[in-house]
Amino acid sequence: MILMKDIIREGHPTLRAKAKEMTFPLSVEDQQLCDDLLEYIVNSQDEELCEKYNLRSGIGLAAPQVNASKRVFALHIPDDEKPLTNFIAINPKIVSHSVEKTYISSGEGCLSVDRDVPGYVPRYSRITIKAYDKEGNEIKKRLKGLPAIAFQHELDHLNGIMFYDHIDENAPYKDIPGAIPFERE
Ligand SMILES: CC(C)(C)[C@H](NC(=O)Nc1cc(F)cc(F)c1)C(=O)N(CC(=O)NO)CC1CCCC1
Ligand SMILES: [Zn+2]
Repeated sequence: MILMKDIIREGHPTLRAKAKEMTFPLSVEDQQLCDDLLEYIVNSQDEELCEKYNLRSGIGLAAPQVNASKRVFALHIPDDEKPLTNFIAINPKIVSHSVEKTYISSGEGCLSVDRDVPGYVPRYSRITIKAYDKEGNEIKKRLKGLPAIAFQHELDHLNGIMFYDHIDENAPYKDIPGAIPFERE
């Protein structure tokens, strides 16, 4: 199982690399990688396991964050108006998106960043995505809200982009024209 020690932190070059596409059929180790990413996220949302293994609770994890420069990430967002659970996205793409933007009003964080970086991170409010599952079947989904934000955050990791790359450091809370904030409870 993935533990915090396996999650690389900012400064590690793999977080700035462009990850490689996965090929089908997946090798046994690639299948294991997909399962491990999802297992971490699900484990990290379990109070006991979180405590027992000292995990930082998360909703998404991308392969580069465990030093595997491959185009796959996992999302598990159970308590959402439209839950997105046990989701493994292989070779993911955004095929279309709203003009409208959103941002998490309290800003973003990252399992690979051990510090607070204040500021709004602009994201598309709604996206249509394409990805493949472990069996190589094509998945198409329309996402909004936190699932849409998280998908964009994880896709950035596959392209070596960190959330704070999107923050205007001279005006971190600059208004994002037309954007509708995502209010965390
Ligand atoms: C880094 C951490 C703060 C743990 C973050 N969790 C998170 O944002 N949870 C959250 C946000 C909400 F808006 C409402 C809510 F109910 C729970 C997270 O898992 N990630 C995953 C990560 O680092 N992937 O690489 C960062 C998030 C930033 C935007 C979405 C994912
Ligand atoms: Zn992250």
